[in-house]
Amino acid sequence: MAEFDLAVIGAGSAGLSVTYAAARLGRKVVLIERDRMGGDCLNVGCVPSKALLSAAHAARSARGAARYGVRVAEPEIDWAGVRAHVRRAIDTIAPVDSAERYSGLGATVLRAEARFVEPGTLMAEGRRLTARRIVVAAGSRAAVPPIPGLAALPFLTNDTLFDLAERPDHLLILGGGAIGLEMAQAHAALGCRVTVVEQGRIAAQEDAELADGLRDVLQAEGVALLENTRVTAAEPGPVLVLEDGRRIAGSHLLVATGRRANLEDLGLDAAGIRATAQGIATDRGLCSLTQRHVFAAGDIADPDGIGPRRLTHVAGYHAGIIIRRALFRLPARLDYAALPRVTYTDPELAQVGLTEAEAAGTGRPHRVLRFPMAENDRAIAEGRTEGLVKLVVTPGGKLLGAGILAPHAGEMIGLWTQAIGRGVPLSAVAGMILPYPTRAEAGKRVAGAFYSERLFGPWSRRLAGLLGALP
Ligand SMILES: Cc1cc2nc3c(=O)[nH]c(=O)nc-3n(C[C@H](O)[C@H](O)[C@H](O)COP(=O)(O)OP(=O)(O)OC[C@H]3O[C@@H](n4cnc5c(N)ncnc54)[C@H](O)[C@@H]3O)c2cc1C
Ligand SMILES: NC(=O)c1ccc[n+]([C@@H]2O[C@H](COP(=O)([O-])OP(=O)(O)OC[C@H]3O[C@@H](n4cnc5c(N)ncnc54)[C@H](O)[C@@H]3O)[C@@H](O)[C@H]2O)c1
Repeated sequence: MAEFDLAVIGAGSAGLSVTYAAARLGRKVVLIERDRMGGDCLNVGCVPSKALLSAAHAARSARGAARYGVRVAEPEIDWAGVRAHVRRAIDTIAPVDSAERYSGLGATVLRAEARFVEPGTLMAEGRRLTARRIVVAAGSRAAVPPIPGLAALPFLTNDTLFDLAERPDHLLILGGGAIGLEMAQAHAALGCRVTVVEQGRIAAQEDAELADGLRDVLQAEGVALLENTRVTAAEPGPVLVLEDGRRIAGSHLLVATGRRANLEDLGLDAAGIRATAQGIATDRGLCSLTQRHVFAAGDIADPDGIGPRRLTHVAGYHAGIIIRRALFRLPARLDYAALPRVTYTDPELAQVGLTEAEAAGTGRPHRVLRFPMAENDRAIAEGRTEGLVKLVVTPGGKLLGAGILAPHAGEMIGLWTQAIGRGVPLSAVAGMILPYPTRAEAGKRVAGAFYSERLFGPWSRRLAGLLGALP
């Protein structure tokens, strides 16, 4: 008989969530972590990056105060103080992810590397562990592109960026995705020169019109963005050599060109667990395609026909699916139709459902509705009118996607996530009473725009005229 009901490899967002539920349900669960409890999100991902951004936004607010008639001197950046704020944020959250907390819940927590030695059996801390079900939540790390000379350089990744003792003079960032853009704005606001080199366009997964707005903001803040630019070599300095022969020299180089699943040290072959280049191959219930007692969760999961979505809230969603399947034996399948994502620059870029380009790619008829933040009273009152709310709907008014570029867009996207996920009709959004003045009203107004042509059209005018003529 197996020693454990469940073994979980990796104490990041995915592994912790599965372990929490299993332990609370009284299952015998072992959690194995080889490095830091909390994984990437807490230690080298979401938390330090958002903490650094908050320091940056404080500096940006001070610089922008003059527009409100409030004059302050150019802010002085105390890099040690900024680092202390980042550290404090990690340390404050750390107890929630700690080994002590999970042991307290009844889980066995081992601080060791785990590897499969056969299906259903792991080796960790020199111990053989058997479990009826095993969840692989071993996460991902920065992918390093095969640029000649790069491997020999002392470049930064998200693993090392937040430990820098000194502020970089000129940060070169390879990759203009979520990490590249957030870290570009953060470092520029904290007084670094920043150059981003992106092989395609920035925020490539996001709506092009929203990305255009973000580009304008970043450039206005002094970030140099080189898009559609190929790097042919990297040299000590660091220097990036571009396809057209230009050489871009900086003081530090951050590689933010996507992620690679941590597959190598798991002994997957010994257990007959199939993996792709992207991660562990699973069905849409996150069950390994080749070993039905093994599940994959979080960044390392590569669900059939969908591919990885490497976000913390996805890791939590995966955990819920696995708990339902593995512990309650209920059917559960991934559905990403209402999966939101946010780039935490200021303004934030938030998206859920289809972008305009994705809707066009389906070949099905659709309409695009826009409401510029420049017409939103709260945005005007706050002097922050950049951005827009953009909806993609069917001709009949079914919501397919929503994108927002605005300060706090991440807080505004919840409404649209609910609307798409629960099939809330556009008319219900248009009919909501929202507090005035809020940015959320822009959403109600854009939904209302779909109906206003009909509401104020000739038929309604005739009807109003007829009713008005009644005694
Ligand atoms: C800079 C940055 C910013 C980000 N910001 C956001 C954000 O704002 N919002 C968002 O939703 N997402 C964000 N993400 C993505 C998010 O961090 C990840 O999607 C999330 O951390 C994935 O969780 P996970 O549990 O799958 O993996 P991880 O957090 O990577 O955890 C995996 C754990 O497994 C351990 N492990 C690996 N192999 C073994 C082994 N053989 N034995 C034992 N342990 C092992 C690792 O040490 C690690 O602790 C960000 C990522 C980065 C890099
Ligand atoms: N706010 C958030 O939710 C958030 C923030 C940061 C990271 N993350 C997650 O972390 C993961 C990694 O982020 P990321 O920014 O590294 O990846 P990404 O996939 O978002 O962007 C990588 C970018 O690098 C570019 N690139 C790749 N190779 C290149 C090369 N050789 N030269 C120039 N450009 C190149 C790509 O074209 C792409 O635009 C993502 O999955 C993301 O979801 C999320």
